[in-house]
Amino acid sequence: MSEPIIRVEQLTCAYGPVTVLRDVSFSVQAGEVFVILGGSGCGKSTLLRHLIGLERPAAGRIWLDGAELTASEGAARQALMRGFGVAYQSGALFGSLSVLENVLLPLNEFTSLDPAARELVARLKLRQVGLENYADYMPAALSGGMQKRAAIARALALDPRILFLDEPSAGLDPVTGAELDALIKRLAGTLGLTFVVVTHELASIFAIADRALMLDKSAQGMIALDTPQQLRDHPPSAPVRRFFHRETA
Ligand SMILES: Nc1ncnc2c1ncn2[C@@H]1O[C@H](COP(=O)(O)OP(=O)(O)OP(=O)(O)O)[C@@H](O)[C@H]1O
Repeated sequence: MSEPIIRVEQLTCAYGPVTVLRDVSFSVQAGEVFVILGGSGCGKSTLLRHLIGLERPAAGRIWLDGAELTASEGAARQALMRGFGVAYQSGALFGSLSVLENVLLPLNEFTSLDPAARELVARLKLRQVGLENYADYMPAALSGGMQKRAAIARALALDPRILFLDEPSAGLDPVTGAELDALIKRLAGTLGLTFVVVTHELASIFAIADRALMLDKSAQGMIALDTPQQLRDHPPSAPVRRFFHRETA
């Protein structure tokens, strides 16, 4: 198997004296759609924030695309962080900028392309998410699903190899959520992008995930890592079975 695009070794995440996750280790292969799931408060966002370098681990190491994030500082760390895209739960588009201007932001800030080339790239990204006809709209004029797609277009602006999505289908109706899942699958398939997606929507997990990592609050760490089908049909423990069969404890 080729060198993984993400490697996490014995990661421990804590806020001050409170440890949230202990001894988390896993790898993600390039082109995979990798889902992080688990109940409320188990540490999904915490793990995501560590993977994208917003938090420093209490212990353990993280490599992204061969470079060690946990050992990087300053300009090298910034460059590493620019190599991936992030779309947060809220979408976080700037409401006072048009959809096109939102996608242009990272291009304006981090590239030396001339303005015409930047606009070309931004319009291409909008096309990749099916929003080519909405470039001049203000975010508030878009539906929730379109706002999520615009946020993905912005996250794609600098041609990342990895895209991190935090609860992409939160707040969407099932049909719109399924459209977003289809977009994620299509981008992974056509662009060879690697996705790390935090979600607890079962339908979405089965629609998109090559593999799923399950975290658990009482275990303070990971309790399963496999394909969703395997986790459903052969759950390694009661919490995994409960999650995949929607049973109550
Ligand atoms: N900045 C912080 N400072 C202190 N504790 C925090 C901080 N962020 C999260 N926590 C705590 O860490 C634990 C894990 O939170 P986290 O948000 O990572 O869980 P989650 O699985 O993403 O939850 P949810 O599904 O509800 O969003 C929780 O007990 C939470 O209270």
